Amino acid sequence: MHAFNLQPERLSLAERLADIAVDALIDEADLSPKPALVDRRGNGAHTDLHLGLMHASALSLWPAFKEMADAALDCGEIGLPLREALGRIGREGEAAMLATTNGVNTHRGAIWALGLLVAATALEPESSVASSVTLRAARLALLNDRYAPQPLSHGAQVAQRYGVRGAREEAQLAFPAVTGLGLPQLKRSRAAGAGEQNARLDALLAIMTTLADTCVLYRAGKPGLQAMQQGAKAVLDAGGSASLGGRRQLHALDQQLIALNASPGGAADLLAACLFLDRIERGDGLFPGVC
Ligand SMILES: CC(C)(COP(=O)(O)OP(=O)(O)OC[C@H]1O[C@@H](n2cnc3c(N)ncnc32)[C@H](O)[C@@H]1O)[C@@H](O)C(=O)NCCC(=O)NCCS
Ligand SMILES: Nc1ncnc2c1ncn2[C@@H]1O[C@H](COP(=O)(O)OP(=O)(O)OP(=O)(O)O)[C@@H](O)[C@H]1O
Repeated sequence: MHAFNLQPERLSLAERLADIAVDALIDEADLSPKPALVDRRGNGAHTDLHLGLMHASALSLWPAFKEMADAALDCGEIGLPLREALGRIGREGEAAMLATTNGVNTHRGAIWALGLLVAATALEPESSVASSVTLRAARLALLNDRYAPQPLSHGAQVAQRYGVRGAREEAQLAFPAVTGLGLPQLKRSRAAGAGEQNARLDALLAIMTTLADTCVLYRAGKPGLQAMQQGAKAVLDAGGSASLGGRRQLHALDQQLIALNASPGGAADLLAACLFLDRIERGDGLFPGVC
């Protein structure tokens, strides 16, 4: 699905990157049936989120993604000026999101991951292999934004309590859950003829098999995280989302995670990052005339 780019040849690079980032968020939200997450069927484990809100939130972030790409084009290199510009734009994007959602956190993790990836792509659009883009994103994430507030976020609280790596570290390590698990699974499932929606579900599940998702840890502790990781592995071991056995396991995982209130929001953000990188690697919508 393409949210905006009906006439891609008329759009600037920054506008096309913002389109692809918003598309990735909308595709992630629409993908169904995702375990315990907001999707076309319902609200999963959430009481304060719904699909319309996820769509409105995704659309509200378009100006921030465009501005991040423009900042990367203006700065032209990885360094503190760009890192601090991205931090400022990211905080403004978060404010726009919260104004749209009436204060509900719909996409905080996604602004972080996709913002870095949008900027990293804009810096060198011809170098679009996922491992190159994520490496540039990691170099940005490693720089310390002097103006970043240090709130005791949910992620920071559970990272302290359980000693796990969260969203910040995932980016600083060049998104291993995406490049090592999500993207390879997406390609494997496509090659096996799973169909696009099943391949995307399999990519999400591959990410869930190992991620220390701080959303899950905050809401459901270690038992929730264990249920998420083991349940995702069980779906893939049973043949993935395209198989009958895999679908049964996926249904069971959905029920189990909802019962535990364990919504894998971090994995969902990384699926959006995975869909973004997949489009960038294929050049789909990035260069005028290429699709
Ligand atoms: C870096 C962020 C995500 C800090 O996260 P923190 O660990 O403090 O936790 P917080 O609870 O705020 O958000 C975590 C979010 O990340 C996602 N997430 C959870 N676990 C993981 C994980 N293991 N890996 C990746 N993402 C995850 C979830 O969606 C969750 O909502 C962000 O809140 C932040 O500080 N942003 C600063 C703004 C900025 O610099 N923007 C520039 C963008 S380029
Ligand atoms: N389809 C989705 N369904 C639910 N969450 C998603 C989805 N896609 C991404 N997310 C991510 O999950 C996070 C929301 O999870 P959660 O509600 O646990 O966050 P929180 O900030 O800890 O808020 P709360 O105060 O509600 O506990 C968002 O940051 C968002 O990026």
